[in-house]
Amino acid sequence: MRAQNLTLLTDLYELTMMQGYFKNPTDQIVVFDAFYRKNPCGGAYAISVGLEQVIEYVRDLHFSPDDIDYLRSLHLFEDDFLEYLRGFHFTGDIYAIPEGTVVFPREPIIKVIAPVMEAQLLETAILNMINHQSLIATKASRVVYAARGDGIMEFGLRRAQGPDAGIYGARAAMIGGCIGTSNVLTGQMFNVPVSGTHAHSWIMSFPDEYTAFKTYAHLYPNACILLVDTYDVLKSGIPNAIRVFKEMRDAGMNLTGYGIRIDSGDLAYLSKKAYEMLEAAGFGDAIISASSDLDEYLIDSLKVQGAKINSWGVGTNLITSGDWPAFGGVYKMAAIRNKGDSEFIPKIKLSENTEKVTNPGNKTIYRIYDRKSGKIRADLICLADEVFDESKDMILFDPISTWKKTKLKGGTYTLRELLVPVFLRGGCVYNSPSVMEIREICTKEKATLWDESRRLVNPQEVYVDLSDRLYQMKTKLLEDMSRKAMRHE
Ligand SMILES: Nc1ncnc2c1ncn2[C@@H]1O[C@H](COP(=O)(O)OP(=O)(O)OP(=O)(O)O)[C@@H](O)[C@H]1O
Ligand SMILES: O=P(O)(O)OC[C@H]1O[C@H](OP(=O)(O)OP(=O)(O)O)[C@H](O)[C@@H]1O
Ligand SMILES: O=C(O)c1cccnc1
Repeated sequence: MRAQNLTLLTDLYELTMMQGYFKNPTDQIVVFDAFYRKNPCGGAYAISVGLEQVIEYVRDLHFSPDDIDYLRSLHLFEDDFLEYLRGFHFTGDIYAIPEGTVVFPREPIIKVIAPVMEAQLLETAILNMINHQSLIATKASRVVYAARGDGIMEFGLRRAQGPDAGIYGARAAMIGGCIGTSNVLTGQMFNVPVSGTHAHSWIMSFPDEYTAFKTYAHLYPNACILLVDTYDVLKSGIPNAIRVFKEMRDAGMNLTGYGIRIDSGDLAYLSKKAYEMLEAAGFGDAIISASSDLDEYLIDSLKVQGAKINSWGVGTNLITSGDWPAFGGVYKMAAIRNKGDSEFIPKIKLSENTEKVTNPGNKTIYRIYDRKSGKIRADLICLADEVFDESKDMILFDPISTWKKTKLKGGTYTLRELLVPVFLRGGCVYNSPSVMEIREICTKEKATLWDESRRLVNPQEVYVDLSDRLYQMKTKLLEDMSRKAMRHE
């Protein structure tokens, strides 16, 4: 839990709009969807992460006397509105896809149903939290995939865009599949494993490399990973590391969790040679770790080159998602109802770009799994009150090229509703699992993707379809709008 109240972590326009609604009172309850449009890094999926931080934020939402004073000082807000803010808290409903779940474009990751002033205020903070962590978790998942079972250590704190990006980026990287982080504060806050090696400066501060290695090994005999590239990997680093490992072995020490780290040069060549030398000296089980501006493509290439690396330290490109700097999640109004009415009136946002036209209505999402393999067949976005029967045939169609249809035979698929209640009437009804539990969930989630959708380059997209009712509703709204537009021409 952070010490600072994040209520003012918002764009000014959310507050000016709130005052506008306050001055023109409405009874409207609105539905907002937070979703993204394009999978990061050219992949075919994303991992949804950040819900725990959203929950903490919503729970703690209140304007302190200092917040009110600050807002007054802007000379934008009137006394009656500021007075209203003093008693403000969230009273609505929030549904969300649990953290660690594999998600696809256009699916509401978070759905807020609340009085318009409340729902509007949440926009910026929700996007800020979900966008960042989902991006880094997705990147981590790709890096982990490339390493084919080897462990990935998250090393990025020093290169992250500030403290929060370091702390929550490491949290997200753990959920995405890293086995540990060098970030000690993340370790403390989220109870995740921390570990590390040592820097070049450690070697440089001693008269020679051997003495530096030996001193380190005495201090940390059970976590002794020696950095071998300060002077010359093959002529100095490896021979000195072997000398120290031999001394430890001769002293009767049981060598576990020991090995080397290579941080520069041709990692494929050097790791192969290093392995030969270690193996010849009886240290074939030593960890050979590598770091040096790595990302999923380099790790994949090094694997193809037969590099003898079995542990990877990844910093800059992971914590900043170097090749894909933003997740691009948005928060769009989908429906409105007046207090007391039971029916929502669907709302749509038009765009020249068909992909950007929003999906109207109060919706939910069903994941459709192949009953036998447990893999994802498709996702179905539908209206919240729709029910489906797994024993019946289901026809799915592509919402853009509607003639492309698939028939799922009853009994061959299973359904799971992805959105779960998180807040109901302002009260939190959801318990966030621990980060390591979410990591576990995420591992299982990734296994529900077909291999074709996990590969790094040109993966197969997963189908996200609209139910017939939702599709008809959307088409009717678009036609009505187009008729209105023609009348105005
Ligand atoms: N066999 C390899 N195949 C493809 N890329 C490699 C291979 N070995 C290393 N690399 C990558 O090439 C880049 C090497 O960068 P560069 O030559 O600038 O620095 P370096 O060798 O790490 O040395 P220094 O850290 O001293 O600058 C790194 O991103 C590294 O991960
Ligand atoms: O390359 P990245 O993926 O960003 O991984 C983190 C890097 O940070 C460290 O280098 P740095 O030069 O900061 O310090 P050092 O002296 O410990 O090598 C480490 O040795 C890695 O090279
Ligand atoms: O522990 C390490 O080896 C480490 C930590 C942070 C950055 N680079 C390396």
